[in-house]
Amino acid sequence: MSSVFKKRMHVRNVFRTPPDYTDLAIKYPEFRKVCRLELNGKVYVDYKNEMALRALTQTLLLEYFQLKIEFAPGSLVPTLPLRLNYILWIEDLLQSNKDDKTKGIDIGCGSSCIYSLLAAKKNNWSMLALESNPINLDYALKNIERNNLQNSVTLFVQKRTAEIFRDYFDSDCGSEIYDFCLCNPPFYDTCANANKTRNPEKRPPPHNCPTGFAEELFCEGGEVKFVEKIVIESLLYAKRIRIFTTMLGHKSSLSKIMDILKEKKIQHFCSTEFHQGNTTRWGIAWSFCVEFS
Ligand SMILES: C[S@@+](CC[C@H](N)C(=O)[O-])C[C@H]1O[C@@H](n2cnc3c(N)ncnc32)[C@H](O)[C@@H]1O
Repeated sequence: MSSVFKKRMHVRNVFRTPPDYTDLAIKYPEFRKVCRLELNGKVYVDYKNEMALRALTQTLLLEYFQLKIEFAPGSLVPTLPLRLNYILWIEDLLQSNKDDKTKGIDIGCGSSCIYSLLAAKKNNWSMLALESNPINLDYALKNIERNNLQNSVTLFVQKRTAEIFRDYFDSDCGSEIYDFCLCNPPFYDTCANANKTRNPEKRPPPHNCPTGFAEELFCEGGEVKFVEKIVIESLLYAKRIRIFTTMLGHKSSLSKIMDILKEKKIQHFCSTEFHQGNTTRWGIAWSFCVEFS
């Protein structure tokens, strides 16, 4: 079995027990089409093949969460164990016994709308999904409807990409308090070389083929600038969202974001690592009302 499903995932991540590809290939004809049967009788999935990666994610979403998801052609194919690690970390941060439904905001939900749909289906959370790309919006809406989750996931068309919450809160007449926000920002700086591997000699190459279109992968200033916008707007909406979180694709971004938080005199923050095979991502959370243990 590939190391994509290796240990060190979140303790409650179901993928710590690797899925049986043979069983899945027997059960799902679409997945079977992208599998290869090795001479030793094992079923093999080529993670470097985008079609295979797409079919694998769709199959795992269906098998484990009964979610039917279509991705816009050429768009980011989310890896499920990593997305799940992030949701599980948010569960840990929330740790509340409040009676009313947990409410979250998904910044840049993508064509799959994966975080919002997972959160709604797995945890019965109510999600507001923000997205700016018209193709992703179209697919995200269909994915919400396809899974009959219109009562739990609301899609908001983000018209001004330079902004994060402002568009929504300006148009919102209510005073709803959200428990958290999450984000998988575009990692790369439009001006930098995206394919440049950091520490190429030390780091093993990623298992998966790179997927995603420009708007999903790049923005001006990369993830640090994107998350800086979230931090700045969090000062404005400190009372509307209890815990602000984001994922980071580069280790070097973590200290930069911590410096920004300190500069803005935000005292309560914490961070974590998400692991999936050779891929590591980082999570950072901050709050104006919650102290992290
Ligand atoms: C890296 S993709 C993440 C997609 C999905 N959440 C996932 O994890 O697979 C980032 C997404 O953010 C969207 N985006 C970029 N700027 C945005 C903004 N200001 N507000 C809302 N969405 C934005 C992009 O169109 C893209 O779909």
